[in-house]
Amino acid sequence: MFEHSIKVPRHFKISANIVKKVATEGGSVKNLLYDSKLRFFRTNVIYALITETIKHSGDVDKLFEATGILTKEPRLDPWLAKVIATELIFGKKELPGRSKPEETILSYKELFEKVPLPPVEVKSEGNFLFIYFRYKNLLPAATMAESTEKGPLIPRHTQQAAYALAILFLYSIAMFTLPFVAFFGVRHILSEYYPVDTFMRTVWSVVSAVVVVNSIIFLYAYKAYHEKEYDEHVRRPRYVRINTNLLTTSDAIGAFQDEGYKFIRCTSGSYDDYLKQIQGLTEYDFTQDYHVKTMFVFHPNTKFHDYDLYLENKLILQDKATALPVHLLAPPQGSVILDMCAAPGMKTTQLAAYIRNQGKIYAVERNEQRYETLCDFVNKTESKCVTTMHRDSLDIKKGECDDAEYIILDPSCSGSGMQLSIHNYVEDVRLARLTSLQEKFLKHAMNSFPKAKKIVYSTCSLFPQENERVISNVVKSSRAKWKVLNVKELLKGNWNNFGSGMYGEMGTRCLYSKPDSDLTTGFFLAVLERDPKQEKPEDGTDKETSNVKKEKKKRPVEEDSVAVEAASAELNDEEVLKDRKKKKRSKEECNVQRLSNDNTIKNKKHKEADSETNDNVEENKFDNEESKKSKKKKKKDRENDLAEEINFVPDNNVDDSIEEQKKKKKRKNKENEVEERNKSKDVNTNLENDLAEEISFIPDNNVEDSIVEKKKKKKRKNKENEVEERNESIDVNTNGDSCEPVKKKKKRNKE
Ligand SMILES: C[S@@+](CC[C@H](N)C(=O)[O-])C[C@H]1O[C@@H](n2cnc3c(N)ncnc32)[C@H](O)[C@@H]1O
Repeated sequence: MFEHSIKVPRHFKISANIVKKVATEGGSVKNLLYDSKLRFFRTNVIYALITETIKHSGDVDKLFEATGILTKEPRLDPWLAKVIATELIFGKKELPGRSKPEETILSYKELFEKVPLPPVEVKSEGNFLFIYFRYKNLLPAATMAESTEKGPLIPRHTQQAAYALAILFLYSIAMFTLPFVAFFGVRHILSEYYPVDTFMRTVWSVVSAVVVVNSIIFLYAYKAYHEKEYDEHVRRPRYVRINTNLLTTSDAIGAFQDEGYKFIRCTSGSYDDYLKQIQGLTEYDFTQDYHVKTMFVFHPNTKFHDYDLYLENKLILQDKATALPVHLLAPPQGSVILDMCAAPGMKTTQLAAYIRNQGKIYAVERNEQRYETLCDFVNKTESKCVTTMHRDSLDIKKGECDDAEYIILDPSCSGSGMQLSIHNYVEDVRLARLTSLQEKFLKHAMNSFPKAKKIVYSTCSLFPQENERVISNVVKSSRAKWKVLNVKELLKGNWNNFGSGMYGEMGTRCLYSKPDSDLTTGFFLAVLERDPKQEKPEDGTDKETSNVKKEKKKRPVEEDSVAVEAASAELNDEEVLKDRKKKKRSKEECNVQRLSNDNTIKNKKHKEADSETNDNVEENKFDNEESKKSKKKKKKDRENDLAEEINFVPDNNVDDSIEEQKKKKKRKNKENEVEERNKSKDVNTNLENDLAEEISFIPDNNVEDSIVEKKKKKKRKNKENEVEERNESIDVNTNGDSCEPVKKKKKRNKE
């Protein structure tokens, strides 16, 4: 072979080598192909090319002889020439590249066409059995490979119809023969070997015939039931994303063309036109995705698992739908991004490629094993701007990822969109737990990152409960103001499936990607943007952010995480859960210990209070009653809050968890009260913060009413505390013992 500046397509070279081996050394094409240890990914295409070359070998020899090409072109490798000529004359009738051997063969095309050859055997498309076997891949690959420029030899729908008819035909033959065989067979056996009377003989014969009929019907129904899954599976194209940190898209296109693929442009029209076009892609074609320009689309049968570029992590096998969140998040280079549920890292690495490693990505994953996979994938793809964090995202505290501007939230979900069967079933309880956790995640994303301006929430579920409902519930009740962007507008009208209006207009602004119409896995996504109007009040201070800050100051994230744990328990990762449960238990034990200490202090107080004057006792009573009332009210508020958080959970188990959460909250309350009493300084500031915190929890609708009510409550509490504070401050000033019983202090004051 001589050297050429433009590379000969690899599939030609491999085919030529194998044809040469078969002709000179003998052996099976299949064995040679699989033994060759070459990492090509189009085995079926190469196999077809080889068998075609062998089949037409005699004709090609005649062409070469008649034109004298091999003597006129001494540098042309005869085996490669054979393969290329076969493709040009008997195959696709065109050549993909412009390498020297291809150019040479092309220059002989006219001469070849003048050479008389015996007529080519024509296969009838109408031949029923041919179509059947063709569809079932039972014909030799050479025959299978027949694909013209116009597309496959037999259109897909014709293949399917033929297959269905053939199956029906076979079943009907079985129905009309096998029951008779059963009937007469059984009758014969009984009359010959078992002496029973005529009636019983007839009964057994009929029964056996009926059993056979029913078995055939059952088999037919069973096959039809599984047919749908198979069908949906084969229709989805193969999507490949280019890791643009390691390979440019133009180099990728070049590499595909080198392999003999033909680039088809499908993106100039509407999205619907594109969808039609990609359904017609043959095994020889590829095209660019309509939306994600670093993604390419191939025929569903295309295999990449042995392909060099895939093994070098320059190509990532990723479904188109799962690439949409990054496409719609669209962070500019240099931005800071948080991926809250990162493993195995598809979106993380896509993000790194999207921003060309210019910026910072926090990739958080809770599960240890999956975290390792994430780290491995991040390293292999050279996603250098990624900082991996083995953490629970819900535990991320202030100061850790405060600079995050863009958030990808792709939490655990039922995965209903990934399953091919339409008979998806997820238990109500599991669904309720998932949605509860998904809401927690979204709330956390919206409220805990002061610089966050855009969030993309996504799931691979087709259940609205995990999708539109989560968005609508959380956005409506959010204390940070976010709006749901209209995905249809973002995609300039080029999309067809959206969320339902069942959960308000917000739902219709979200996107669904569906296997049957978008030719992807089932997927959902919503794009949220912080509403700048709600952000900057007239004085220029960032109201929302400051609310969040205040809230964070008062309420450590730890508290959140405890509440969340109840909801997130039962989800994956047993070990992590065990660990969390342990932590929870020790926290509770700690709380109990602190409470018991607190109680002894209280008991002490009561004992001392007994010895006080009547006035003081009365005052004390009043104080206690007031504080009891306010406690009751507080408790009720908290219960309401809690009920709101898990309001749709319809199950006994979940009721238990509500009880548990209530108890936990109660315990925490008591603890907080003790702490509050201990704080002698900054009481007013803290109260302000408390107020801000509580106000910020109130759902939008009743905000004003509840604020007034809460303010009143707080005023009452303020007065109550002021009395305490005054007494305490004297004490603190004198001996710093803030834990001294109030009554004792009051008494000393009077003195
Ligand atoms: C749907 S997968 C994410 C897929 C990923 N975004 C991708 O594109 O490759 C959800 C992941 O979130 C992780 N996860 C669940 N709860 C988490 C939590 N509280 N904090 C961090 N990661 C969590 C799960 O272990 C799982 O790996």
